[in-house]
Amino acid sequence: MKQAIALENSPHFLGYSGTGSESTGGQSDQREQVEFATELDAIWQEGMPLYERLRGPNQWPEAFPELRKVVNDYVQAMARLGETFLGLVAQALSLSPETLLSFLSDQHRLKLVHYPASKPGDTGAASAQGVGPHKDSSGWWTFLLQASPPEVKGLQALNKAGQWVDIPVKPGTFVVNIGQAFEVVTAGVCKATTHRVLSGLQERYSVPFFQGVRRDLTRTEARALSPHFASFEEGIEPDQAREIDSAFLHGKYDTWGETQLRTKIRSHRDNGRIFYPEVFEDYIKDGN
Ligand SMILES: O=C(O)CCC(=O)C(=O)O
Ligand SMILES: [Fe+2]
Repeated sequence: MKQAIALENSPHFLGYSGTGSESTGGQSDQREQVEFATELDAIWQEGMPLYERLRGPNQWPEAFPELRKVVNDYVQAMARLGETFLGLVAQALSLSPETLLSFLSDQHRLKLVHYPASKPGDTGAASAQGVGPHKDSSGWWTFLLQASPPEVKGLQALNKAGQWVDIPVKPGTFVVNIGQAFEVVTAGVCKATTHRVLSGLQERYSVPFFQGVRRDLTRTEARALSPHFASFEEGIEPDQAREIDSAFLHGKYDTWGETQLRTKIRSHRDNGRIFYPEVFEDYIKDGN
């Protein structure tokens, strides 16, 4: 069933990927996941920007016909919740409620994630990495459901003092992360959340919803609100957070879409090799 919807089949990076197939910070992640997105058709043709190929249909497992409606309904509900939330965030930042909506994409992403239990005595750093330290790159904001019982820990965030703190599991709540693009748009006032997941002796499930950013958003457009944020204090973050791979923040690519494509290719190299040979080598070599 898992191989029938393998992510390697999809130029849109949608589908199942197995344990160890994804890497973060150059080290392989000990988790398996199915990635879904807002159900859209593929529109990319020769001559269009390559990043438009990120848009496309989901792969649905035949063995679970009920999943299609559940996932589509969940994505729609989260898209609405996310928009309401953005209105409140805008007001908290002295902006009109609709300001932040203009950055939104037609495509949001959702993952069903499973972290297998690590084996007792398995203490090496590599086996402990559920997912390595990162700032979310798929999202404007992330709404994460920790879907295992409260005693199953694993998610940690880096605080301003550079310490990793456990994020408690509170049933009926979402963990909300700020994504990389939001840090750019707020000119560093709202730092993207640096977080990671450690493997534990119990398996763990999570369901992150990544509210999407317009693929054609340029760096210039992303900086349009900088004058507004000049009167705010710059956010504080430890050196470890500043070193996180974040191509849009560090200024290499012109559009959010290209940055996203690069991140996806670096995380899922087989897909990069198969579907994006024209940029594969460049994106892999480009460390930061
Ligand atoms: O599993 C989690 O709690 C977090 C997952 C995560 O950070 C991600 O997939 O970006
Ligand atoms: Fe994340």
